[in-house]
Amino acid sequence: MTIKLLAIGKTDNKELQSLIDDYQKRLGFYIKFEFDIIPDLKKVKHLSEDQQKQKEGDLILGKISSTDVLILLDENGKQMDSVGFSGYLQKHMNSGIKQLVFVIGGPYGFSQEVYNKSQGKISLSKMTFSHQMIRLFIVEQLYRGFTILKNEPYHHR
Ligand SMILES: C[S@@+](CC[C@H](N)C(=O)[O-])C[C@H]1O[C@@H](n2cnc3c(N)ncnc32)[C@H](O)[C@@H]1O
Repeated sequence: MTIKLLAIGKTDNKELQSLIDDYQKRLGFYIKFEFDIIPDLKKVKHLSEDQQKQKEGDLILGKISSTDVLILLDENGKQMDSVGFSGYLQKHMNSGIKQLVFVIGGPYGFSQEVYNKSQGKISLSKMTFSHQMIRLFIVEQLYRGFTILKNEPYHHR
């Protein structure tokens, strides 16, 4: 199985990018991982929030193939602890799917079409994080999840 993380807009903050790169590299020891960034929309000032969500949603759905399992990162999604998340990853690997895609929404979240196409929603906290910060949190949790599955001494219960 491949894990893909899909997000909108490059990370301009070098420190944040370097932390993401570090976890992405570590994660690559356990699983084929791809971080795909959809370029920021141009001329967003002329768009309403709904129009922006709609356009971003079309771009997100354009990146999803029919065999992908699409999971949204969403503050109102299912919450679990890190051990639970490692089991969630294992369950997906056991199911024989080709690619598990986690998607981070834009500044206003997801369009209804994206919600309709998704197979699940997970929340990393009840709090709302920026669409930039959440990238680091999910790559760290993915890495942590695999260290738990491999019984490696990163996670302390
Ligand atoms: C600034 S938030 C958007 C908030 C917006 N109110 C909404 O309805 O989703 C940008 C993106 O970051 C991600 N995100 C932010 N906080 C999150 C959390 N606690 N758990 C999971 N994802 C989160 C989601 O993918 C969200 O679409």
